[in-house]
Order: sequence, then structure tokens, then C-alpha cells
Amino acid sequence: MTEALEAAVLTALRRVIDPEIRQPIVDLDMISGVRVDGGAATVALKLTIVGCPAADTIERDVREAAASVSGIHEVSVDVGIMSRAERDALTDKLRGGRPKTLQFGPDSLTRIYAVTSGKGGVGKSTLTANLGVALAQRGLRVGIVDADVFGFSIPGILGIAGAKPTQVNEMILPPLAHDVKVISIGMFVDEHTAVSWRGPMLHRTIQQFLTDVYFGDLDVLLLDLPPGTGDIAISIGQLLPQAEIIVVTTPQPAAAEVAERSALVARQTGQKVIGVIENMSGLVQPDGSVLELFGSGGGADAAARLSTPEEPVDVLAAIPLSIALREGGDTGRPIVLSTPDDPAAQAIAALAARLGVRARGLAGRKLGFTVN
Ligand SMILES: Nc1ncnc2c1ncn2[C@@H]1O[C@H](COP(=O)(O)OP(=O)(O)OP(=O)(O)O)[C@@H](O)[C@H]1O
Repeated sequence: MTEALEAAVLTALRRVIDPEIRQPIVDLDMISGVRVDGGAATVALKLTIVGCPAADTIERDVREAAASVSGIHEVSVDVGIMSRAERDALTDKLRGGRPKTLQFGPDSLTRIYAVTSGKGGVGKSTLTANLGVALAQRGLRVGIVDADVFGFSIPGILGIAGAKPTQVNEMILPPLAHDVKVISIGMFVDEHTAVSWRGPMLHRTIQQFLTDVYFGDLDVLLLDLPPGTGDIAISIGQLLPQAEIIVVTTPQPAAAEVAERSALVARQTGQKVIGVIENMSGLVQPDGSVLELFGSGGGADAAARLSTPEEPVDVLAAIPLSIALREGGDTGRPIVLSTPDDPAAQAIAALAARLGVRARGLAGRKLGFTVN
């Protein structure tokens, strides 16, 4: 009877998911024992590190799961911490026994979109963050790398400003925001520090993000690149040659010209430019008419300039000006969740639907056949 109850508790504990790693804690060897005495269960739980931010959630879920077993009237949880060797075993397991290497290698099935712009302030980060959430809403597993060193704003837009990743030995667990795994340069520097790193340091940081951050299997990885034609774009070209470039521009003709230049740098490093997002394209008036505050045609103009006969570039979306979108960025509540009826939210959701079903690009990937 006792053994059967212990087994039933262990089965119930399989439902408990580590919120950062997103796998059952039983599979992560975080349950080191279950004892039942009469109707009282004692569960030995091992957290990965001292001060694990998910500790309270995990402990509560363990209690609930154990208490749900019929015949159990009392649950106590003994919380301990993994030893260094146990953590090593865990990180090895998460890497699937493979040596520590760059994730998203040429054989990865993850679609990678690098979002760039010619100049700052065109809404690149706002759109990347909302697009990530909209893709996650469609059931996709999504990660965002905020590589915008000079204006790391993704955590704030997603409502996790100040969140720090959990570190398990050398493995970094990215915080989750609205089901999106987020890693940002802003999480590793003091909030008020201006980042003035030069190329090699930036390159190492991006490389470390792609090596040490545990994303698990992702359907889509979004990269928020700094505006302009900088070192990061070149690093991404080297580290993730299969990344596909999306250019954000405003409807202003001058902005389209600058956007074109940044996309051309990406193309020089071997990446494919797949499309343009025109942001801030018109403000819908109460009478239904559209006020074109920033002019019109910039998106189509940039797409036409970037198109080649072999690689046509489309306007993927036109996102209208939206007070709700701006406010959502300020308060950390993405409008695709808070105000899905807003025209900008609908345009972003349509963009997610379009990007979510694209097949992964073949650039940089080894094809499984040989020509004799
Ligand atoms: N469609 C829109 N309607 C209204 N406001 C918008 C829209 N898109 C972005 N914004 C606002 O414009 C400002 C700039 O946006 P954001 O920070 O996303 O730009 P960015 O291109 O990422 O800039 P940087 O690269 O300099 O960080 C923000 O205040 C944002 O809320």
C-alpha cells in the first residue's frame, strides 16, 4: 500500500514542470526521494541553485501535485540544493550529451529571423517583442536574443525589466516573458551603464548567448539587432549564416534609403533578406480616414530596392501608428495580448501567421544528398 502510494505521488510529480527549463522536474532529477507514512508524504526536492527564482513556484506545484493523490492528507517538502556534480549531470542532460557548442548550427530546424533597421527609433524592438509573443500565442516555441547593445529594450517591453537569468554552472537559463524565452545584453550590465563595447567584445557576447544560454528546442529565434550597419550584423553573419533578415522602416522615403544600406551589409555577409516591415504607417482617425504622418511608400520603396531577380523582397506587413502599441511598450504589456483588436495588434498577428508557417531557410545548411 505504501509503495503504491509512493509510486502514485511520483507519477503525480511528473506533472510539475520547471518554469525556466520547461521540462518535468522528475526528468531533471530534481526529485531525490518520496516517502509516504500513513497518509503523510515527504518529498525531497533538489533545486538547481541557491536562490533559484522559480523555487516558490516549484515547491507550490510539488505540494499541489502530491496532495492531489487520493490517500495523501499531508505533504511536506524537504528542499535541498544540487551538488556541483549533480548540476554538471543536469547541464549535460540538457545538452543531450553533446559537447558545449553553438546552438542553432547548420542542421538546426529553428527558423531564425534577425530584425534590423537603418536607424534607431523606428519601432524595431517594439515589433520584435510583440511578434515573439504573437508567435508564441500560435503555439510556437520562441526565443528572443536582444542584441541591441545600445538600446536593449526588449525586457522592458515584455514586462520583465530587471529580470536576471538563472545560472546553473556555465549554463544560463533565460527568463520567460509571456511564454517567450528572452535573453538581453541588458541583463548582464548595470541598468544605468552605457554599453560602449567594441567589436570583439560584442562578438564574444553574442557567441556566448548562442552557446551558454539554454533555449532548448525552438521553432523560431528572433534577434533584435542594433540599428545601422554595425559589428553585430557581421558577427551574426558569421555565427548564424542561416539567419534571415527582416528590415524595419518607416514610410518616409529617406528612412527607406538608410534601411536599404543596413540590409545590404547583411547580404554581403551571406544572409538572405526576406522582407520589409513598414512601421508607423498611418494613423487611423476616428472617422476612419488615415493620416499619413510619416508620408507613404517607404516600405514598398525599400523592398523594391532590395529585390533582385533571384531574391524578391516583399513588404511583409504595414503596422499602423498606435497609441496602444506605444503604451504597451511603456508598461510591459504587449498589445497582442492586452488589446488584440487594435489595428496594430492585428497587423502583428497577421505577420506572425505569415512567418510562423514559413519553412526553415536552406541557406548555410548541409543538404542530405550528393551529386556524383
Ligand atoms: N506603430 C507604432 N505606433 C506608435 N508608437 C510606436 C510604434 N512603433 C513603435 N512605437 C514607439 O516608438 C518608440 C521607438 O520604438 P522602439 O524602441 O521599438 O524602436 P527601435 O527601432 O527598436 O529603436 P532602437 O533601435 O533605437 O532601440 C517607442 O516609444 C515605441 O513605443
